[in-house]
Amino acid sequence: MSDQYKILVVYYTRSGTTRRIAEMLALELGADIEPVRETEKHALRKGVRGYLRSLVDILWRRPVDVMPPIHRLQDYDAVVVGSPVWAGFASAPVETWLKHNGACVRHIAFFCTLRKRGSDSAFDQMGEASGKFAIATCAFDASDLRRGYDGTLRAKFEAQICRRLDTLLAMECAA
Ligand SMILES: Cc1cc2nc3c(=O)[nH]c(=O)nc-3n(C[C@H](O)[C@H](O)[C@H](O)COP(=O)(O)O)c2cc1C
Repeated sequence: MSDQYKILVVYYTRSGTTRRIAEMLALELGADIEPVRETEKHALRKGVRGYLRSLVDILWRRPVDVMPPIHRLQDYDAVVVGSPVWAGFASAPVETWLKHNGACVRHIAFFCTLRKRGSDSAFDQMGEASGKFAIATCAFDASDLRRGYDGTLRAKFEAQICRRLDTLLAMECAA
């Protein structure tokens, strides 16, 4: 879809939903993809204990350790970052990743997956953590996924990313 742009999709997932959306976006955008990797064992977030730990991490803003990106962020026109919503916030690993790497990203877009509520506050937090305004955002809730509406949402999100990149990169070339 976006052969003229170099795009990287970065995502964190605890239970697979955000990864599924990230993989479809990467395929449709012709983008590279990589997960946010925690340095501690991922299994620590599995099950009920993992759920509670995730909740406490985000509510108490406990520091989490994430590994540096595999891809060179400066090589991309845009990085699309995806997170599950945790208690109305983006997940702790994504918040940390954005704080560490936001400054290296040229243009950024955000998506989140959630059960029902909290996408707006999560996007605000992601913007704050990265220090960047998002060129596009998209929330995929459980009912969108159940009804099979996520394809339509993805198409709108991808079109918005490409439109904004058209404008921004043309302006940057002209400057
Ligand atoms: C700790 C925790 C807190 C959550 N808080 C919310 C919430 O505030 N609002 C919401 O709609 N969904 C919430 N959820 C549900 C997840 O956002 C949703 O299931 C998401 O799609 C999971 O993504 P994943 O499978 O990629 O981990 C929460 C899930 C977890 C684990």
